[in-house]
Amino acid sequence: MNIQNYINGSFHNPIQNTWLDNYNPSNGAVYGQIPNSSKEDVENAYQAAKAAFPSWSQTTLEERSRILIRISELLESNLQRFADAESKDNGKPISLAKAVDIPRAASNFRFFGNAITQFSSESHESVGQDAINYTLRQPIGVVGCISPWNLPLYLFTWKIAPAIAAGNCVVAKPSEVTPMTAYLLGEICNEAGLPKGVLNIVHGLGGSTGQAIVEHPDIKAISFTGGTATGAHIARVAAPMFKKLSLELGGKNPNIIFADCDYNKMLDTTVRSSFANQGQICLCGSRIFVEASIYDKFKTDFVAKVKALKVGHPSLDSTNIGALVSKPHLEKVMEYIQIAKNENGTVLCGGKQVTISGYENGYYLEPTVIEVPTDDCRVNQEEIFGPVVTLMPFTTERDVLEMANKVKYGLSATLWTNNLNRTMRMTHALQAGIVWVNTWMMRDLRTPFGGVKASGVGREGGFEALRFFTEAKNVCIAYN
Ligand SMILES: NC(=O)C1=CN([C@@H]2O[C@H](COP(=O)(O)OP(=O)(O)OC[C@H]3O[C@@H](n4cnc5c(N)ncnc54)[C@H](O)[C@@H]3O)[C@@H](O)[C@H]2O)C=CC1
Ligand SMILES: O=C(O)/C=C/C=C(\O)C(=O)O
Repeated sequence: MNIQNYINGSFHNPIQNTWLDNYNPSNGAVYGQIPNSSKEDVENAYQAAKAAFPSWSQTTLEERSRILIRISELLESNLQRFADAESKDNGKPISLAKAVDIPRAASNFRFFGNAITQFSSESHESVGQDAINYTLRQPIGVVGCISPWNLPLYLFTWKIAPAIAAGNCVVAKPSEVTPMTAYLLGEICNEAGLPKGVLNIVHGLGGSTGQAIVEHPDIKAISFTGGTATGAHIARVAAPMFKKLSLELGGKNPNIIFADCDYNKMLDTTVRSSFANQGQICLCGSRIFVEASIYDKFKTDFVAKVKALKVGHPSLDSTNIGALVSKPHLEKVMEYIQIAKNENGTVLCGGKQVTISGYENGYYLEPTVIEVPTDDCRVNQEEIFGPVVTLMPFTTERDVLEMANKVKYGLSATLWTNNLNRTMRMTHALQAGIVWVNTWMMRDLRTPFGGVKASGVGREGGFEALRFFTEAKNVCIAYN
């Protein structure tokens, strides 16, 4: 199936008529083509957004809210269609797309449709100076949203929904690896009555289409989720133009397990935090540190549970681990398994590509657990972003904290303990934007979401996102 750009409320081929192949990771076959959009396509999208802005930015909050909630409802009523499309494009189990990705995309629209009606700004009375200050929160204008392939519609809408709720118009680009559900979203937006030009979706490669969005002098803010190297590049391009930037980048998140935790809950959740979505979530706990007194027991129990995970075709209900997103990505992850071996890591389970009868060219990999001799090896320091976790024992709180923080990333951390004082000490000291205690990936969309260090700058979520997508203007009125 071929897809098109969504510009000014209608669907268009790319101006230069150049196309990219779109692959189905479950069987390695090309199943359609997507626009390889040029600067001119991005310019057209920008012009449509610019033309829509005066009216959209003046549309009442109630009307914006109504349209966003309508989009949410339409996503819900098209759940199966969107879940099937997401799974085919990305390789993830349909069951996961149906339970997580598409419901969350719908929640993003519903959440920001409601949030915008509650968003308010501050006022400050300058007592003794006969003056009052109030702060306007005005939409920025045309903004750019660029999203990755791991949670395609989930993350695409996590940016678009607050951007348009706040009164901006958007030029958005999904990953060229997983463009399908973003394409389908265009139809839903029209059906929901989103005015033409408020959302424009251009497809294409990061280095050309994405770069054209970032370089555009009049696209005033960029919200990006993806790899740290790409984020650094975007920051270099955008900084001289003083664009507002929100960068949600990679992670190498510690999962720290103390002996006093609720063991069974920890074990089940750790399987999930390691391998959900084939380990392709920036929040996955890819470095597992276990207190020495329960290390051997954990190792045995964890490996047994991981071995029981079923790698299979994404359409089967029995599948726990679907296909990785692309051949290059599979190769990258497998290279890391080789690096681990070279670094004297022990592969406790997994490590091999899986061939599924009838889908021999699909990108399947066994969930892999590697026991590492030291925390500073490459597999423990670099983001792999696949179904691979490392395992190491620790003896003291101080040691594990040092290892947890000794990576360039700082996105999330998970802590398993029932000791309140330790929880307080550790949560304060962990270098991360998000810390989960005795849980993982429990999301409340009102909370600030983002990382420190090489995991990015800025926060998404709740009013943080609405603040990002607005400019604060203070007005000071003197009276007497
Ligand atoms: N959520 C996350 O934290 C993600 C992390 N990654 C990490 O990054 C690694 C590389 O994956 P990629 O697919 O290459 O991610 P990427 O960072 O290149 O892609 C993310 C998005 O950025 C766009 N993009 C790429 N170059 C751009 C540029 N110069 N200007 C504007 N937009 C650009 C892409 O087209 C895509 O839409 C992965 O192996 C993984 O380690 C990848 C995807 C998501
Ligand atoms: O739940 C969220 O808001 C985000 C989840 C995951 C990512 O941002 C990611 O994997 O990049």
